[in-house]
Amino acid sequence: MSVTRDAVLETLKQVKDPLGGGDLVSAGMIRALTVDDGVVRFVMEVDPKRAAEVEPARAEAEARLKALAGVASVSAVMTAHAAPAAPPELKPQSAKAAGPAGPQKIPGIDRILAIASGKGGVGKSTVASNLATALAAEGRRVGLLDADVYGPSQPRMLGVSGRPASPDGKTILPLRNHGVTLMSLGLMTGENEAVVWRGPMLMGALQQMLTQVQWGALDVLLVDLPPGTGDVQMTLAQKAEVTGAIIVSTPQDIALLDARKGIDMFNKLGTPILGMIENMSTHICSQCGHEEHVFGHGGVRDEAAKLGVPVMAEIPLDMSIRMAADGGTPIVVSHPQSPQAESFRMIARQLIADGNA
Ligand SMILES: Nc1ncnc2c1ncn2[C@@H]1O[C@H](COP(=O)(O)OP(=O)(O)OP(=O)(O)O)[C@@H](O)[C@H]1O
Repeated sequence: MSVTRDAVLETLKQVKDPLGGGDLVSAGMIRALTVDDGVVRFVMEVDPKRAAEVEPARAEAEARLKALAGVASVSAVMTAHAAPAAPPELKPQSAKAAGPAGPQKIPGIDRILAIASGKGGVGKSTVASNLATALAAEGRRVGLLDADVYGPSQPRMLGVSGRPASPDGKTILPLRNHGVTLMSLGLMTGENEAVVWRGPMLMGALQQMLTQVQWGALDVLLVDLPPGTGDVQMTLAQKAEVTGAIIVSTPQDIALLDARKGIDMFNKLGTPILGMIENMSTHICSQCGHEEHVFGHGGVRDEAAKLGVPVMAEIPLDMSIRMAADGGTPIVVSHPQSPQAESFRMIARQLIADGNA
């Protein structure tokens, strides 16, 4: 059994931050953590002037991780990084303070794709991280904005941690891994901090994420939306010019029913629906290869036909997809040649061919 990402983080939390009172994880020193089949990699970002003080902690972290069951190798590298200023706090803002009305083109960002689902847990975030890395593999400049306020999961799925820096106190530097520039509401609030977001606060926070994050020039920004039809979806469509929405659903009736509500909402907001992705389509047993339709089959295809939107892909329910996501390296990166990765790469190529990414 290979080690889990959570076990690695727990171990790193036992190592004291030599520059402050807390531990390496809460100090935000651990960056780009990936855990893949027992291979643990991360970098520690340290002010070069203080590197010597931090080295014993780096060595201790490496030694503790090597002693963990299921760890094959550990690579812990220190990188020079000038002491970051604290990023600006996300403060509640009134709708007025949140900027001008009407959808705006965000400078530097050519296209925005919303990844949505009617219901939680259908694999929307898994699809978003794999799609982002697949687009990056095709040479696109890709950003991923994790706006899932109820359960921001992209930092874990893309193997990034720590609080983003803000050298000037105004703009926020996003994080980057696997060729994807990432910003997440989760990175601004701390992993275990429960945040109750209310409408106006969300509008301000989302606006900040879109306009104050230094995304650089992007061909496409994917926005991983919270499930359902709420304030974030409305705000995004009202504030930014969204190229289109992709709806992720499982073949189950209930998930489909919820997806329908999502489609209705995007129609009302005037956001084009580019297509639906059926996730957890069939289950292929990792032992015997037997194929089973755990959540039914063909539901998404029938529904999409009724609604006149294309089905972009049917992604199987597959253990390797979950393990890759949990380890911080999406399957598109960890096993690029696998049929599972190919399903995501096919969607990426289609989006590019249609001029949508
Ligand atoms: N095709 C798949 N095969 C196997 N596991 C999957 C697949 N898609 C998603 N999962 C797993 O299902 C769980 C839920 O997925 P994910 O977090 O992407 O869902 P979500 O729709 O974004 O949920 P929420 O909106 O509640 O955050 C995760 O553990 C993920 O690894």
